[in-house]
Amino acid sequence: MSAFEHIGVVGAGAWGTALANAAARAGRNVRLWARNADHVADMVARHENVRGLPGVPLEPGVIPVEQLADAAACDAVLLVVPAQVCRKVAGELKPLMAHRTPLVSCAKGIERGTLAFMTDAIAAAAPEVTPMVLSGPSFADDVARGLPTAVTLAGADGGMAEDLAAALGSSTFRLYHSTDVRGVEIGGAAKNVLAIASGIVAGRRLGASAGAALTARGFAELARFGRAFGALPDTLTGLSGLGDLILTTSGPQSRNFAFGLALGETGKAPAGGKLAEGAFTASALVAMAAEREVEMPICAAVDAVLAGKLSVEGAIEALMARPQRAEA
Ligand SMILES: NC(=O)C1=CN([C@@H]2O[C@H](COP(=O)(O)OP(=O)(O)OC[C@H]3O[C@@H](n4cnc5c(N)ncnc54)[C@H](OP(=O)(O)O)[C@@H]3O)[C@@H](O)[C@H]2O)C=CC1
Ligand SMILES: O=C(CO)COP(=O)(O)O
Repeated sequence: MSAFEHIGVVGAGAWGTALANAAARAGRNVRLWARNADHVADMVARHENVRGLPGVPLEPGVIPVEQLADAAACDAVLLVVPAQVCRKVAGELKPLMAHRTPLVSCAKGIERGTLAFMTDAIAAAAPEVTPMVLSGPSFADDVARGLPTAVTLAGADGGMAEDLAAALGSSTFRLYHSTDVRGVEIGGAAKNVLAIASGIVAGRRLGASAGAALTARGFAELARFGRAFGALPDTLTGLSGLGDLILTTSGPQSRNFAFGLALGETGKAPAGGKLAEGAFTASALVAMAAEREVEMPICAAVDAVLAGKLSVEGAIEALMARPQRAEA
């Protein structure tokens, strides 16, 4: 029997629902928590999360719960809320979770203001839990439907990460394990900002060549940033780095790409709509890069456009006019 029989999923949006289904398919008992009682009642009644991920039935092993304590009492907890509220929700979980229980960050972003990575925000808010990170190329809809997907689960305790990866894995959801927590969380945060840039390129009809150049030079930025923060090379070229960058820069199924597409077409950042984490993370990423003197011109351009300091045209011109340099 696995040490991780019961899995709590905190956050019943698209990704939380997909991960709940994946864990249930792996044979786990899953408690899926949503903050709104009506939302929970609706999921129970329909066996579907119409609000979070419409069109995909909940697996029978997924039990929607109203009390945060019911999810927090599980053997491992997946934290699947937007990056900017992870610290707050981890603080709410703190008194409800047993010591050393894994609390797995499934969000992709960096906290604005504090410039904290997600596992650091979790560790600060709930020092007794074991922070981990799950990331990789995985659209919620694909995972929820049981299409083949591979991601990475990283924890400082490699044995615990390996055991939890085994408990969550199935014939359609494959988890690699790692101890490079920082590297895995950097890939997910940076690729969202770069996906916005790719969407802008598509929205401005700049062509497939420009799109490929952006992905390659974007990866150079992601890898430079990762190296400056101690990420391992294999992580940067792995699922959570290059893998997720390829996925999210390839088309509008990515919400970050779709956000950039609308920005490129209209010159204005779309208001409301689906969560595009890169729009929140861009300024934090660029500030952290500046602190360590890491050059990230594409990410800086996205940040400047979002802040209204640069037009899309101005950003493209500035990127193309950068001094000639050796490729690195
Ligand atoms: N969707 C995807 O394909 C993937 C997403 N991710 C990452 O997962 C994270 C979540 O994304 P996703 O699930 O898609 O986003 P959604 O917008 O679909 O869902 C977010 C969920 O978080 C809940 N929530 C928001 N604020 C709070 C809060 N203060 N307290 C408690 N719950 C809250 C929302 O509740 P309510 O509905 O009540 O507003 C909602 O259920 C993001 O960081 C994203 O980058 C990672 C991989 C794939
Ligand atoms: O992270 C994701 C896929 O790995 C989802 O990307 P979006 O948030 O851009 O849709």
